[in-house]
Formats: sequence, structure tokens, C-alpha cells
Amino acid sequence: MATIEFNNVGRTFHQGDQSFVALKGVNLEVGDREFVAIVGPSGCGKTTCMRMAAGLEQPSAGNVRVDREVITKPGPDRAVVFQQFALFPWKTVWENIEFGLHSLRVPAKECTQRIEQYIALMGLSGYEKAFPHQLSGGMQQRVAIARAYVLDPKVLLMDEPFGALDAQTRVAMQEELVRLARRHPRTVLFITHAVDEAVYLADRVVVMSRRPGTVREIIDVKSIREAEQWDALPCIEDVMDQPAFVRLRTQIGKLLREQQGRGVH
Ligand SMILES: Nc1ncnc2c1ncn2[C@@H]1O[C@H](COP(=O)(O)OP(=O)(O)OP(=O)(O)O)[C@@H](O)[C@H]1O
Repeated sequence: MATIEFNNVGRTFHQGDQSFVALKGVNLEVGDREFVAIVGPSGCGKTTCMRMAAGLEQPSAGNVRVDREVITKPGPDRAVVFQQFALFPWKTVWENIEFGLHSLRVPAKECTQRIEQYIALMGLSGYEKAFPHQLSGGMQQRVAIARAYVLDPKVLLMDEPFGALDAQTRVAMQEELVRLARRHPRTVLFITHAVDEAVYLADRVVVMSRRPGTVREIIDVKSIREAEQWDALPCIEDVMDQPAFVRLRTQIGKLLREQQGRGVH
């Protein structure tokens, strides 16, 4: 059981004698093993929300809870994947994935089993001894995702994990993440700028308002995905061709445009 709750969260930043309200009255509940994507205009506070859930930053008002516990610092129950892969350049693929397991004191045999499982799942077999600089950007990000999943965290926090990838690698990674997320459901909070990525991956999509950021609208995707059996379709392009997918993308795209202050004419 792992839920994330934002309860009336606010965040004010101070610079010299100036202060500005970045987030105001954010209320959101991510259910157990639910995949929630957040989209919103640049600067609306998405990363700040993520950093507060990770325990890297504190709210100025309200609180963020994981499993009802108020978050005050980072913890092993939450794994974070950022846009920049942040792998250790001097460690191999295996060692990078292994790193966090040591601090969790997972027994050696189980460590090996878990690492082997995620290396295979993420298509990294044969690259165990490679160093990050010998891998493509997509492969590096697969290592970063394997490193997060191998910890078996209650909660995965992903901040534009595919933002730095080229279009084709990004599509392949989206398919892999869907495969992983449906096979090993986790509670996921996922930030993206790409509306189609949000609709493809998430159970619900949260649209945030522009500054001060708050939850503008929450759109349910899961019920449509299940009713239309998108997961049975062979590839991402087929899903994105579905009329219901196109409708959702348009609806969210318009909401986002309103928030960017460039309304639909
Ligand atoms: N430590 C800080 N000190 C001062 N201002 C900050 C700090 N961190 C974030 N901000 C400001 O708070 C606002 C929200 O930032 P945040 O990075 O959360 O937005 P975002 O929605 O993730 O943006 P983007 O989509 O461009 O990545 C921005 O105006 C940013 O400049």
C-alpha cells in the first residue's frame, strides 16, 4: 500500500526582500499503484511538487504525505528519476543498478537476482560491464529506471525522465515504461511537458494552472484505456491513433493552452 497526498500545499520562495508564491492550495491524492502524470505551463511548480514528495524541499504551507506519513526528508521508500540520468560515470551498468541496494542491506543473493531481473526487463543484457559513456542516452536512461525499480520503492517519482532523449528513443522508452508499469504496478508521479506521453502512460493526468501553480483539472484516462483495451494494441502509434486517445489529447492540450495564457481562438 503506497499513496501520495498533497494536502493544501503551498510554496513561497524568497529572494532578497522579494518573495513570490510558486504553489498555492495544491490538493492531490495518488492512489496505491496508480500512475499519475502532471502537465502544466513552464514554471508552474511541477518540479517543486516532485522535490517536496522526494523530501528534498519543504512546503511553506500544508504537507505532503506518503502512506499518511508527513515527508520531511528523502527516504528509501521513494526513488527519483530525473531528466539527467545522473549515473555514476566510474561505475559499470551492474554497479550503478546495485548501488542503492547496498544501503538497503538487501542480502547478496537477492541483490543479484533483482539486478539480473531488471537488466533483462530493460533490455540491458550483455551491457552489465559497460560504463555509462559507452551507452546511448536511451540506454543510460534505462539504467536509471532499472536503478530506481530495483530498489522496489513504494513510490517512484519521475521528473521528465525522457526529456533529454531523441524522438525515436523516447517512443521506445515510453513503450518500455508502459510494459514495466503494467507488469509491476507502482505508485508513480510523473512530470512531463508532452501531453501525448501523459495520456499514453498515466491512469490520470493532472493539469496545473500557471503561477501560482495549483491543480486546475484532473482527467481520468484509465477507464477509457481499459474500456478500449489500449494495452492489447501492438504499439504506441496504434494507441495514439485511437479516436478516444486523440480526444483526450485535444482536451488536455486545450486546457494547457488556456493555462499558458494562449487561449484557443
Ligand atoms: N530554490 C528556488 N528559489 C527561488 N525560486 C525557485 C526555486 N525553485 C524554483 N523556483 C521558482 O519556482 C517556480 C516553479 O519552479 P519549478 O521548477 O517547480 O517549475 P516547473 O513547473 O517544474 O517548470 P518547468 O516546466 O519549466 O521545468 C519557478 O518560477 C522557479 O523559478
